Amino acid sequence: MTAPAPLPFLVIDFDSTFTQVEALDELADIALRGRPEREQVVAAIKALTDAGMDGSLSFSESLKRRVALLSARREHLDELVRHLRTKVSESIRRNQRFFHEHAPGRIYIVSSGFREFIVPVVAEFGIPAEQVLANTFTFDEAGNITGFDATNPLSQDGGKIRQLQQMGLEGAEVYVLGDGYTDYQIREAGMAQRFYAFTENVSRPAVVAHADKIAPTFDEFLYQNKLPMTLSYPKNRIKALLLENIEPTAEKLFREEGYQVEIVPGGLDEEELMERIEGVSILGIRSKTQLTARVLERANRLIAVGAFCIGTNQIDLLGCMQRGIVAFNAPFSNTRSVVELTISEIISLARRLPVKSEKMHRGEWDKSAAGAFEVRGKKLGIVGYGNIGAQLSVLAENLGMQVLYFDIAEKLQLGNAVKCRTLAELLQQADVVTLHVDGRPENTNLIGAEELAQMKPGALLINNARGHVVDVPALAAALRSGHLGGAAVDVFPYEPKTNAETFENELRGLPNVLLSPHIGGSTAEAQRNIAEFVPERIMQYINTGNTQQSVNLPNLQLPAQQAAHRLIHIHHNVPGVLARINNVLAEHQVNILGQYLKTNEHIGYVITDVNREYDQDVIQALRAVEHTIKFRVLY
Ligand SMILES: NC(=O)C1=CN([C@@H]2O[C@H](COP(=O)(O)OP(=O)(O)OC[C@H]3O[C@@H](n4cnc5c(N)ncnc54)[C@H](O)[C@@H]3O)[C@@H](O)[C@H]2O)C=CC1
Ligand SMILES: O=C(O)CCC(=O)C(=O)O
Repeated sequence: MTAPAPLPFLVIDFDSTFTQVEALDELADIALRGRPEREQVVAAIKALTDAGMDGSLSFSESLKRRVALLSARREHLDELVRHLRTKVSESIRRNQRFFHEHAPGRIYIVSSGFREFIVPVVAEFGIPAEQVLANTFTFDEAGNITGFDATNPLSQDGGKIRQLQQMGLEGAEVYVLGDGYTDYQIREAGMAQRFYAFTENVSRPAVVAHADKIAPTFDEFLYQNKLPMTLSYPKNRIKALLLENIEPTAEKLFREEGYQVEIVPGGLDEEELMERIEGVSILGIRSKTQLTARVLERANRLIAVGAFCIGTNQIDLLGCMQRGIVAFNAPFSNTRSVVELTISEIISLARRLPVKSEKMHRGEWDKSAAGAFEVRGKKLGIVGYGNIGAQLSVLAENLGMQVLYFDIAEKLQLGNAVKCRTLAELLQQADVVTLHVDGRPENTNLIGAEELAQMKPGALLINNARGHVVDVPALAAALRSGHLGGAAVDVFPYEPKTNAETFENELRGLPNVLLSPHIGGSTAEAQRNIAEFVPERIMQYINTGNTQQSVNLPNLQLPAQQAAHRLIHIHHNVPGVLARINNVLAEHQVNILGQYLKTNEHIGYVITDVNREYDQDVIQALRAVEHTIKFRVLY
């Protein structure tokens, strides 16, 4: 590893910075367990903490009043320490190695908290007790906390400034990292060159406003200062753009991971997306947004695309692959929802419910059996026997239907379903034809005038696949002429971008036609499943390089992480690239601990785990390997 830039003296606050919580709040919570006044007292202590932190109450007054409310004893401190060890800020815990290597003589905790709990917590990070400058409690003989040593400068207003003066760091480069006003005051008093507002746990506007720099995580602090860090890139710099009303769980998961998230409720057209895509690392879309080659040209930071749905025809998958951008979808998360909708449509159309309902709304009572039939014993023709088609097959047989199917790929025949050798064979026999093919361009107008003419008179057609699969004017003509008995259509060649846009289509107003606004997968269950599934895949890819279930990169499942650096290399699949990568590593005496390669006809995806010690030159050399598409160091 190249020598890190010299580390300035680093002064770190403890409460809400080194740990996620305010220790005195937590101590009160522990000490008052089982007491009726617990909630009230803890709330009062929290309010006093905040007032002291944002500068609206003098610090000494805040501390005095808080300690007076505590009712804590010496033995509560042990429990507090155990608790605080679980509450160390995520990004600080992640960089524990940095602390161990750099703490001695360099990293100080300067806190208005108390040494009794700070020293044992930070010791695990290699920060020696003498580098912890904090208050101390006073106790009575029975072990009750009675107050604090009021002569300690840190118990007084402006205490951190005085403490810094006593440390004798004048003339040295000092950076302060904290979340409170008192941390900023060190910088204001000229005792430090920079104040970093640490906002991972709490962001106080009055403090952030004064900061020289914002550090949403400790990784960001290290990154900005070119210091060695556990991650290769701070997560807070990863921006996700989520379009088309993706269920909020996705936003929550990405935020919890530390990413920035931007939400757009509707879809974006090509021009709009071209304007928004710059700087975006993760793009989340559903079926409407087209991720085209033109958009990809502007996608300067894109790492991953999530199709929060099944279909991926809206994504230029090849273009993504050639740029080393991974794409994931949710292949099973809404399967059941589409199947249930389809079952409901088969029965509704068979009973001419759209016509009956429409008449009732107009006040017409038309009680008759004309044109209505049971689905039991009828032939259901499923075109596309994939996940949806196959599951529908099972449910339809349970309703007593005879299932026929046609698929261009060889498929496992479920139950008593009968395979048709051609589409025509299926169309000629089925009472109900339902489409569940994918949206590949070759499926455009799969069902046109000719195919409709092959269907039985009075037969029903359902399209819950993709709009372009059916020639809509031809379908409208077949319905108008009475050749078809009805249709249910959920997907259209052009779909409104938002709910505010009017829906225009030739099928509007035709009898026994059920129209739905692309809601096959729009159930609470499906959307929730998708919003968990896709972010998990994306985050796993970003964190480990795992491409399992990606729809465009070679699928590589990785063994458990080992103590190593992981290098991710995506390259054009031409002979000799792997050899060149390994030559670079050998030339720099880098030891390979594990290497995993998967290729497809276009690209190669190789993950190399190497031992920890390597030079930055290696990285430059690997980036320069001919035919490299993307290279990143994972950790
Ligand atoms: N309406 C909605 O809200 C939803 C629509 N969908 C659509 O449903 C499609 C199917 O979904 P899954 O079953 O999960 O996909 P899948 O990939 O498991 O199945 C698609 C099947 O269609 C077959 N196929 C493709 N072209 C064909 C052709 N011309 N003739 C016969 N078979 C053909 C494939 O071989 C495959 O077996 C998705 O690609 C998506 O476009 C999916 C979910 C929700
Ligand atoms: O819910 C959506 O936006 C799209 C559903 C769909 O068509 C799919 O999953 O492929």
